[in-house]
Amino acid sequence: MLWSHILRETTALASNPGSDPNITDVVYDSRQAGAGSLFVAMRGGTADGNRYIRQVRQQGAAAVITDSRETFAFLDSSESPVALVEHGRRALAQASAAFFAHPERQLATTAVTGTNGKTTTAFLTEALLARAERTTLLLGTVETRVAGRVLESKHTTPEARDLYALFRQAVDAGATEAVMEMSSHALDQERVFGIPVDVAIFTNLTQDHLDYHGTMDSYAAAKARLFQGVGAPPPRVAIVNADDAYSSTMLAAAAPCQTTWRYSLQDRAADFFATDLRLSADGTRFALQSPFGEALVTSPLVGRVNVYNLAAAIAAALARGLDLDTVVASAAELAPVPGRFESVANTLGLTVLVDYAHTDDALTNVLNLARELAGNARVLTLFGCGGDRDRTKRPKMGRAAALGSDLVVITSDNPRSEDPATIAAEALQGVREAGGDAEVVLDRAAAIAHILRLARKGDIVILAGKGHEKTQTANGSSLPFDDVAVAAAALRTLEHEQQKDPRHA
Ligand SMILES: CC(=O)N[C@H]1[C@@H](OP(=O)(O)OP(=O)(O)OC[C@H]2O[C@@H](n3ccc(=O)[nH]c3=O)[C@H](O)[C@@H]2O)O[C@H](CO)[C@@H](O)[C@@H]1O[C@H](C)C(=O)N[C@@H](C)C(=O)N[C@H](CCC(=O)O)C(=O)O
Ligand SMILES: Nc1ncnc2c1ncn2[C@@H]1O[C@H](COP(=O)(O)OP(=O)(O)OP(=O)(O)O)[C@@H](O)[C@H]1O
Ligand SMILES: N[C@H](CCC[C@H](N)C(=O)O)C(=O)O
Ligand SMILES: [Mg+2]
Repeated sequence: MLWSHILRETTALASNPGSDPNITDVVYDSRQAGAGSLFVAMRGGTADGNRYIRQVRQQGAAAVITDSRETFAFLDSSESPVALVEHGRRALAQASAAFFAHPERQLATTAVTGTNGKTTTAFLTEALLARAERTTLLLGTVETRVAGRVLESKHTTPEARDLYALFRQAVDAGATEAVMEMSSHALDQERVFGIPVDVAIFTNLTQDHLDYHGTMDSYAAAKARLFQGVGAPPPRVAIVNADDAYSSTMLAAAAPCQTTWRYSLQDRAADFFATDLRLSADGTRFALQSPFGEALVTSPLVGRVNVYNLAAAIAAALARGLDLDTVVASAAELAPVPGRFESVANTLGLTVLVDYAHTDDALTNVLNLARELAGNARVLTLFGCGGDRDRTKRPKMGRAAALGSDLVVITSDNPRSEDPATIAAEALQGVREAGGDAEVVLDRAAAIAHILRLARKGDIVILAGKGHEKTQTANGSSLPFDDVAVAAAALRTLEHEQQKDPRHA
């Protein structure tokens, strides 16, 4: 595609035309630039793409978009054309949309935002649509699925260039629907600029990511942008969890949407009202009142939070034109999401659950559920807190773990560039403030083996924080690590010991 074509669709403050090269790719990372690339140079929190312009030109880049006036003033445009823009990521989105020939116009997009439940709600919505024979694109934390083909996800919400590339692949594979998580980072940075959202869902807002957003109000404002539209018209349908304290903020932002649906487990007047909940270890049953009539929903997903996720996903599927009977029939067969309350089989009589709870609210919810299922047995919790992330959530997570458990082990969860012992100490402080105590075992595999050894028949062991993740990131490198696999191996060892010496039982 010609540079002039891309430039026409990009809001530029100024440009130095010169030649009109053929653009073979759009890139935002110098390491990806090759012959014919358009490099979008952006200033970031830790690096500045503008510092790599000389390098990408040596690599053969055909054109540059810069968000720096100084760079624009000094760049020699006889080498290749340059444009100056106000907002790097917005320009990246506009250029990518043009380069990939606007695949976003051919997909009806359902987007989910909120602190917890995005991945689950997106998975459920996609599964309901796929069961109704719709060809879909799924984008989110666990994985990316392009018309059934599974790809790895690096981010919950990718940069615009990667987003538009995936939209293009999906359209070419026959997809008509996209279901995606929109993280607060992505909404704030406008990674999703220009994506018209048809159906927008808000799950909830509790503390996370304050390292990035600073305050809960600015975190909420980032989420609310989903309902205003980011470089696109507002969504057609807004689906908002009415039981959440921030629902009024989201509903106010959703005022321009054509249809606004509230879902609730508490408010009979909500558009989608879930009532008569029957929650068990095998699944969930509830009655759902909806604008399309009443239905009895059954699902293998367990726990109250999944009633919220199911209600939101069902509402989204209905907004996308499915009928209530079909949706309810599909809900009964939905597969659980990897790493969300995922059970690890064993013959020791233990319930071992791997869960992605990595905020105090998610921990409280998962431990309440464990407590309900445990009866008179104990709840044992292992958790850690991510490094280079919101520090203030660490003692809160410690408090939630202490209040919800009979025994707590603190370990490492992606310490990244931080000292694992310092992170653990901050979490332990919260445990102690809540009147509890915890052992600290920094090596996560050793910690998992340790907590499983402490468990007795009937106990519930929650391994929280990493869920589906397949790596542990520390000291600048990511090594393979999988809670489910590590727990399974530790359980095999214990089973073996028990067979040899039944007194271990
Ligand atoms: C806080 C945040 O959003 N960070 C992301 C963001 O960083 P940034 O804007 O500060 O950019 P930067 O790293 O300073 O780099 C600036 C520019 O220089 C470029 N660069 C950089 C180095 C180089 O050698 N060459 C080069 O061209 C970069 O590609 C970028 O265009 O853009 C970078 C480029 O895409 C991302 O790698 C980086 O993700 C970091 C690793 C990250 O941890 N992000 C997390 C917090 C994140 O985005 N999470 C959300 C939500 C998670 C959830 O709750 O589900 C997500 O959507 O995944
Ligand atoms: N609706 C919900 N409300 C509160 N907690 C939830 C809800 N759904 C799931 N959870 C809890 O939060 C954890 C993360 O769920 P999920 O992965 O669906 O959320 P997410 O918003 O995608 O998270 P992330 O932003 O980290 O990707 C789950 O493992 C569970 O403990
Ligand atoms: N999307 C979240 C996931 C956190 C998962 C947890 N394992 C951690 O590393 O803190 C984040 O990047 O903050
Ligand atoms: Mg997610």
